Parts: sequence; C-alpha cells; structure tokens
Amino acid sequence: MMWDMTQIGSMMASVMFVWAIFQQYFPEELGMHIKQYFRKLLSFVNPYITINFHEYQGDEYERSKAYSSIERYLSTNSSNGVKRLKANVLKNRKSIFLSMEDYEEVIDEFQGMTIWWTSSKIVPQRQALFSYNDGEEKRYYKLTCHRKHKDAITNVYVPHVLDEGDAIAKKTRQQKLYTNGRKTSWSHILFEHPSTFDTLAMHPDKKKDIMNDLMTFIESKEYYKKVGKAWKRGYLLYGPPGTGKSSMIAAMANLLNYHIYDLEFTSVKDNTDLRKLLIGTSSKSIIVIEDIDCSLDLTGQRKKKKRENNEEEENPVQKKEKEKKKKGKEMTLSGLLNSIDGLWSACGSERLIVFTTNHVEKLDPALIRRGRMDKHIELSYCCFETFKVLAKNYLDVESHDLFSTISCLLEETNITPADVAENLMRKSAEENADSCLKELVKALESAKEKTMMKVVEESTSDGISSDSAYEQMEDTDAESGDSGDEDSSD
Ligand SMILES: Nc1ncnc2c1ncn2[C@@H]1O[C@H](COP(=O)(O)OP(=O)(O)OP(=O)(O)O)[C@@H](O)[C@H]1O
Repeated sequence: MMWDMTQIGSMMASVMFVWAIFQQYFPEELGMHIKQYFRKLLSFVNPYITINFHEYQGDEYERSKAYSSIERYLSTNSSNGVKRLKANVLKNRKSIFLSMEDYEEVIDEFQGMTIWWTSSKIVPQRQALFSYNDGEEKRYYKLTCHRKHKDAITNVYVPHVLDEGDAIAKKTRQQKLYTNGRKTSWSHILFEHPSTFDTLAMHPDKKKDIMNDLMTFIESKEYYKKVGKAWKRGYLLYGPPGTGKSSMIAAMANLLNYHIYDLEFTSVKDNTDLRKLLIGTSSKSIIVIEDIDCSLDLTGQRKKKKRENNEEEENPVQKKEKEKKKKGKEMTLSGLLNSIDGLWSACGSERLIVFTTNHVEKLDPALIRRGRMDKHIELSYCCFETFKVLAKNYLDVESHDLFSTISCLLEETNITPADVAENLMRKSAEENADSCLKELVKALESAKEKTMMKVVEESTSDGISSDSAYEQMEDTDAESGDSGDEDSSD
C-alpha cells in the first residue's frame, strides 16, 4: 500500500540478519542502544504508525467492547474492496452482517485522512502445529495511519468508530442463546423461541405482576446505583415438569430482548471455570441454571450429611490427601454463591439469574434466600384461568358449553399445562374446537379416575375401607378448591 513490498521485504531481511549477528557478538547493553537506533531509523523511513485493538487484552476474560464496536463499524465498510468476508445472517434473514476474514484489509476515509484496517490473529506456536482448539487464538484489528494524523485518529476517528459501532449494535441486536458445552467459553445460536407472555398460560394477575417486576428492573439502573447493589435480579422458578418454567424464561427474554446464557453445570469443572463463564456473559442477559437440584453437590443438607458419613469411614491420611486434591478443583455451593452475588457478580450489569427446579424442597436455603433469588415463582398444575389462556391460544375460543365441566374437572385433578396444551392441539384437518375440548374432558376424567384409584389403593393398604376412602377424597376436594399457580414472591 505504501511501499513496494519486495523492497520492504529485502530491507527487513537485511536488518534482521545484521541484528542477529549483533545479538550474538555484542554485549546486551550495546545491543539495547543499537536496537533503539534501528527503531528510530525505521520510524524515520516509515511515516506510518499502527495501533492494535485486541479482542481480549492480557488475561482479561471479557471480550473487548472496543473490538466488537470496530468489528461492527467495519462491517458497514468492509464489503468494498475486501475479497474474503465472513457472513452472519441477521434476524428474519432481512440483512447480512459482513465482517473481514483473517488477514484481510479494508481502507477507510475520514475527514481527509486514510486509515487502513487489517484483521489479524496471533496463533500460539503449539496450537499451530498440534492443537485444534480455536479458543487459543488471539484476534486483533490493526489500524494503520500516517504519523501526522496520530492525534486526530486517537481523539476523533477512534471515538467516532466506537460510537458508530455501538449504534449499529443497537439497530441489529439479535437475541442469542449461549451454552458452555464442554468448554469454559460460550458458543451461541440465534434465539428464536416463540414463547411470549401472551402465549404463556397462567393467572392474569400473576402474569401482570411478573411483567411489572421485569419492567421495573430494567428501568432501575439509577436506583440500584443509589442503594449500592449490583444491577441484577434473581428468579427461582419451581414446579412440576411441564408447567412452563422454560417457556417463562423464553417469554422473559423476548419481553426484554435479552440474550440467554444456559449454564450447563455438569460441564463446569471448578469455581474458577464458573467465574470465568459468568464474567464472559454480556449485559442485558438471562443466566439460566435449569434443574438446579440435579446439579452437582449443591443441594442442601441431606447430600452433605451422606458425604460426611462416608468420609468418617476413610482413614485420616486418605481423607487429607483427598481434600488436598480437591482444594480449588471442585465447584462448591460457596463458589456458586460467590459468583452470583460476591464481588465478581458486579462485573457486568443488567442481568437476570434464573434457577429452575422441580423440587424446591431439596435446595439449600442459602442458595435461594431473598436477596439472592429475589422472586420465587411457583408454576403449578393447570387451573381454569390457565386453561382459558390455552383455549384462546390453541383454539381461538373464549367461551364454550364445555367450559363449566372443564372448570370442575380441573379443580378435582392435577394436570399440567403441557398436557392440556397437547389435548387442545389440532392433530388433523377434521379436528375443531369441539372435538379438542371433548378430548380434553376425556383426558381430565381419566386423570381423575387414576387419582381416585391411587388414593383407594393407598388407603386399603393402610387398612381403610374403600368406601370411606372415596368419602375422604370427596371431603378433601370440597375443602381444597386449590387452583394452583401460587406465587410467593416478595
Ligand atoms: N404455562 C404454560 N403456558 C403455555 N404453554 C405451556 C405452559 N406450560 C407448559 N406449556 C407447554 O408445554 C411445553 C413444555 O413446557 P416447559 O418446557 O416450559 O415446561 P417446564 O416446566 O420447563 O418442564 P421441565 O421441568 O420438564 O423442563 C411447552 O413447550 C409449552 O408448549
């Protein structure tokens, strides 16, 4: 671009050769002087300077925001004159985000200055030969400009690039679903889940309350700052399988336009890896740990006691050795707590942390105490209000003769919204609202029958006559009238 490449090449080769000879035969101090002299000479001959913007700096876990902004800025300019581009198809396939492939160059003009951008990477020696691990490569953008423009470039051009990059990010933001898989870094796909608070079946008051809570959270940046708290909020979603916990997370993400980080706990080796992963999440995101009760050794007293008993049987030397090995190499409850609300949790902001569980009673109280999990939401069996949302969504029906029968049956039996939804779904062109609702009534009656049989079986095995078991059951039904969907939020 600036000099004939062959000239530069041969000049550099001669310089390197002379330098190698000097390094071998002259003392270190003299070497330093000569090095400085050569640098000056080179800068005298070459009027251009370079500035590198690294994707990750030093030991930083977080991707540099400047790097991302430059990437986006160049994506608007890079299609001109660049031969190799990476394509990223944006939401609804309406536009394409193009970025430069490695070692490509793009030229930008700004206020009469010419700026050359090159995308490059440092490949560790070992990796180049043997490793397949991409994570080790260190990418950076190299800016080259004329020395005389140095001040204008650093004070005007670079801020302009960063601002433009941020503006493009806002316009083209796409929700992403990240997972950690087997690595300590995240990989993602585009998040396109159709669940919204409109499609979510739950009591309208409860739904409104959750939506208000979320909207208040995103508008409370200043409030969190004022009270000295990291800008994050924890949600615990609990209830039987098929009651809509995952659907609610998707609805939350869609409402707020947040990314989702689905943290696969079983792939996290130790507390350090966990910290690294959490720091690697971006703001405006939901960090999800599903089925937390099944995750490692984080669940309450029973597991702990079991472990303690086993340890008593080992001899003290073995125990010490084991502890030594484990130290710092295991993921612990305290490590998790530290990561979600210790000092590290303040790195990054505007984040929701969501735990889901089918067995809330198994969780360690420390993990879900208020302040950590700020809002506890129970998702329960289908009540009549929940059913009405599903009937509207699946059949476009807001009232029907069978509604009163269904309402009574729902009070008498436990059925999940997932099962109700399955019955309401049209399976063929011949099916209509009538036939689907009849299907549901049948399913509810059969579920009720099963529950009764179970109670009778249990009662007779306890020595109670079947007649009194039925009587008892009817009494309990009349008393309870439980509609499920209880929220125990703050
Ligand atoms: N409250 C609900 N509103 C709307 N659809 C629901 C609801 N609950 C369940 N469904 C339907 O059932 C399917 C399964 O629900 P979902 O995966 O959200 O339940 P879950 O509680 O997360 O279950 P699990 O504990 O097994 O992960 C969803 O795809 C959705 O179609």
